[in-house]
Amino acid sequence: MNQKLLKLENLLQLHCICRQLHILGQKRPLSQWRHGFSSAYLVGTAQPYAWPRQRDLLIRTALSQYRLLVTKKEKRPWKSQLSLTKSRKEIEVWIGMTVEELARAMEKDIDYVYEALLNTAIDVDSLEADSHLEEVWIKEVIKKAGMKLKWSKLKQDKVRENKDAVRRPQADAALLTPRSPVVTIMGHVDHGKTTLLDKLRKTQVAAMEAGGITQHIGAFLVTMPSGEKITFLDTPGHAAFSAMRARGARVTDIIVLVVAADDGVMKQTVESIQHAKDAQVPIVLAINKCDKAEADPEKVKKELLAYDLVCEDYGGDVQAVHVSALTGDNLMALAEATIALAEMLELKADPTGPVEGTVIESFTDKGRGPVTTAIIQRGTLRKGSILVAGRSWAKVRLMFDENGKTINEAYPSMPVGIIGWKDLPSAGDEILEVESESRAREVVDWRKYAQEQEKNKDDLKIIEEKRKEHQEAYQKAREKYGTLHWKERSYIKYLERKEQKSLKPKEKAEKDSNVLAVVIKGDVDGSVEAILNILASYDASHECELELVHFGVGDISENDVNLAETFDGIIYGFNVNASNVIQQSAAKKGIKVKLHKIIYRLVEDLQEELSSRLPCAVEEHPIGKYAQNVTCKRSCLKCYKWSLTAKLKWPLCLTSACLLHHIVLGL
Ligand SMILES: Nc1nc2c(ncn2[C@@H]2O[C@H](COP(=O)(O)OP(=O)(O)OP(=O)(O)O)[C@@H](O)[C@H]2O)c(=O)[nH]1
Repeated sequence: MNQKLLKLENLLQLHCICRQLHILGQKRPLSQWRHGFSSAYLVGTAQPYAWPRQRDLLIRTALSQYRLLVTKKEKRPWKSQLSLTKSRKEIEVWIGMTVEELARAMEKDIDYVYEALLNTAIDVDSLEADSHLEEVWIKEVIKKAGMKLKWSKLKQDKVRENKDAVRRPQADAALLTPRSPVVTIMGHVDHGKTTLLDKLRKTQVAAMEAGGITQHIGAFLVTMPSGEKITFLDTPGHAAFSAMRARGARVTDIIVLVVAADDGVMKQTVESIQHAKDAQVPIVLAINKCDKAEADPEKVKKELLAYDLVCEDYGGDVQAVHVSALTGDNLMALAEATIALAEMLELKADPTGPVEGTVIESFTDKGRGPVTTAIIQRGTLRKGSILVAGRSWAKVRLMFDENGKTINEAYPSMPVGIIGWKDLPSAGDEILEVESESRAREVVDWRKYAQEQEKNKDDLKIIEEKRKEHQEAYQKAREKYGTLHWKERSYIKYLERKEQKSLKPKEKAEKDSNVLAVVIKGDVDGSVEAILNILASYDASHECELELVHFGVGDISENDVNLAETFDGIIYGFNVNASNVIQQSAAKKGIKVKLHKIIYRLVEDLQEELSSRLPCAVEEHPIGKYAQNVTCKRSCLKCYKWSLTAKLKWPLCLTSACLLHHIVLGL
């Protein structure tokens, strides 16, 4: 126990002294040397008054390191420490809670959480108060605290009530009135969809005798001589249809499938059929390009049988119309067939109450701001209505039809351009009328929040996956080293490091000239392990390689000296002796034997050795007519030598300046 206390004391001293050295800047610590205690260092200029606060952290960190030195059989002080605070308190936790939130939920301070996560696979240094904790670490902290956990839903679910706006329940049958069909044109590339739409639109313009400029708003109405109307969505192709469906928008009542009579059923024809089937939307077949000599409409119908699309001629229920989009031949027959199907479908809607609709297209107009085209599906839209769509809302300022004509009302199935949006909604977004602007803001606010929550969930999923990956890698590493004694583990790690280095022969060759080989001997396993842990954290190998050629427990032996001689290394001993014979032998061979009784002194000594091997970096700043201030990475003594050899005019003056520089600035 005394020995353990001694080690603890040593570690604490090591922390304190290293800290003080850092604070006072009397010694330039090897910047790349990030041993196990580096997390306790302040970065930059340390303030002396920060010390008492940091001391707790240092002591805790030292304690955690100390725990590493305790043998497995002994009871870890950590457990007993926390078990003092044990209670079966139930803590409500949620996925993605932060360190601070967890601490608050446990009624502990943040350091308690950090402490509980020490010696786990999580990098405690990288954790901030607002860092989100993964499930496994939340469980770990709660477990170590001896508390019970209770998962709540997402934290915010408790505090934020769902304020979304939703569609109304199905309308009473008595309120329903017939409405015109909404039709999408689909088919294979080049089979004539655009030409067909253009022709239908022109027919409409001609029918209106307006001769005005038609406006592309994503949909247009065709009025039949009988007065029946059809709304065509004028973005052909299944891409737009799929996009709408992906957003859950059920806008289309009928699909007009265009198949070129000279080409027959092609890949996208089949895809269109599949889309129609998936959405359970009936089809009217437009066999196009029938004006062409090579047109073979019967062949098309036969081919379609293979896809369960049976035309009326073949005993099925699919109406097929032979058309020519180019000449406009039979287009009215196609429209009539569509109307007939719509009648069979008994399309009805409730034109009363708050509006429900779907955004078909949206764009920003330079003068008018965000503009959307919508198909109204329920209610009647009027100027001044308050709408929400996606994460935007509007007070309807202006409404217009596909001819750019201002309208005052829009009924179900009518395409309408809407102006007055605060932001641009997306095609497929559901439009809902709400009672007030404040309600619209509330809905939009909630949707933004809900989206953020979704994003957080997705992020957490990714984090969780990454965590699992790391955990697996960590477990593998543990399995690899787990059953090994620390000596074997250290040796394997050493070999691995060596192997890795040898992969880069060019770099290795460069480094060979700058290697510090060391033999480490300690009084007990624990002290050697502690030193090796510190050595393992050395990561300035690119400047000077640290090569551990041998380590072990016991006094310095002849074998150690021989090894050091072979590798041109230095022997470090902690709490061990080197007999006179050994010392003489080492001296004869020119081997340094450095014995220490305090670990931090040993580490410091090692740092100095490494520092002295670093390449010299010289900065020159003229400070007078003759004198120069010279700083270098090496010790002051080296600077002094350097300044002499540099044959500067005021070497002694320079040396003092340099020394002063080192002492004051800690360089
Ligand atoms: N002879 C003849 N040519 C037609 C007919 N319909 C379309 N075309 C021609 O076929 C070509 C393709 O027509 P589009 O309307 O662009 O075909 P689409 O299906 O919209 O093509 P994508 O937009 O690329 O999918 C054009 O050169 C049209 O002039 C038709 O009824 N008869």
